Amino acid sequence: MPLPPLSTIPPEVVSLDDYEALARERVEESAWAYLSGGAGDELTLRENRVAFERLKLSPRILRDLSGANTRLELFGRSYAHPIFVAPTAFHRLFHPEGERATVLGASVMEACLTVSTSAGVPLEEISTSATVPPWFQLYVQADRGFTAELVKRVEAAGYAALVVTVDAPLHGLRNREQRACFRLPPGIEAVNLRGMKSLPPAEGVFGTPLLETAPTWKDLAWLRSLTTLPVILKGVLDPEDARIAAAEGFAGIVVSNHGGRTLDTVPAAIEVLPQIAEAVAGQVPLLMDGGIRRGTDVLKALALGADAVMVGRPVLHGLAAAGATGVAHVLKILRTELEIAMALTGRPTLSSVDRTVIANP
Ligand SMILES: Cc1cc2nc3c(=O)[nH]c(=O)nc-3n(C[C@H](O)[C@H](O)[C@H](O)COP(=O)(O)O)c2cc1C
Ligand SMILES: CC(C)CC(=O)C(=O)O
Repeated sequence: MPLPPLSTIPPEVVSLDDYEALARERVEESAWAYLSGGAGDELTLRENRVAFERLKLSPRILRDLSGANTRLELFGRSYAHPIFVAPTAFHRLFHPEGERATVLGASVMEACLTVSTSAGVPLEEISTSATVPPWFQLYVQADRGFTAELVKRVEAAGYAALVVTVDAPLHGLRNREQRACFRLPPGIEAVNLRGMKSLPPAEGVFGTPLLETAPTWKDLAWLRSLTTLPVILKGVLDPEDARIAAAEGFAGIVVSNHGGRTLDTVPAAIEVLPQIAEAVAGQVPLLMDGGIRRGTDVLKALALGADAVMVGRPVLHGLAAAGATGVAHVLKILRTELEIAMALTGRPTLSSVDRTVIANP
């Protein structure tokens, strides 16, 4: 699929917030509630932004910026920059090509895409189109046999890592989504889960098969034994959990509150990141997501202990607004903003970014 020219995007669209406004005009009301909404009163959703806004940067002058670059090594691979695409479900809600367009846009910007368990396109098709080997986000399913087969498919399709999401054994109560009566439209489904034995429908929460089959640390150890891929835990917010994850031998951690979509009133990921960095003390790489909308946010996350960041909703805004071109443009804006922020804080490389980038750390 050829990438349409950037000229299809109005010239006044210059920031990720501009993309959000453009996407809003193009996405049906209830799908917009699914994309944008958070759990409960959306306090955590809001906090993910507010916490970044509170942090201030300290500019540095007259430093040597020659040879500046954003390269990093992660899990034995080299990446051009630390802006990764977070796993998000059902891209075909936002563009007819769905994940086929997303992977193309990410590839143009040399960005690593994490493909959701609930993607609407076969996982093999997505990885075939990627120039950077993608990561696969896994929800451990009640049908463990199916889960094991899925991991084998992911390995065979050339994925570079497994990101196991552990903060959502059940859906958060997303009132905005409920009020909008969001339902998946016909024709959009989690195609990679076809053939799986699903749980019988149940009333309530406690005492239902959903909780009886929810994964535990033991299941995660089993999962690690199935694969040679690096296994990364996504959805860690508590320093003690981070310490356990590092001690158990997980390859990495994504500090995340699922974009404020699971448990409301938990802290912003950027707020707990320093404590988690302290708890794991460099034993494993850390990623973070939630609320990244500017290159300055990326820099703040790197300063507070992240090796890389993930971006969720803005990529879907780009996709809804302009397909693959929109995805590429969103990532380009963010990457350019990061480079400017690094230059103006006197940091030519990611390894030169430390806590002193933050004013009054
Ligand atoms: C529409 C939508 C769907 C999502 N689907 C998934 C998913 O399938 N698996 C997952 O681990 N996280 C999922 N997430 C959470 C993201 O991976 C990520 O944690 C979050 O979007 C980051 O916050 P941000 O949107 O502010 O960047 C989803 C988020 C959104 C907005
Ligand atoms: C299919 C859902 C479980 C995807 C998800 O994690 C989300 O919507 O936040």
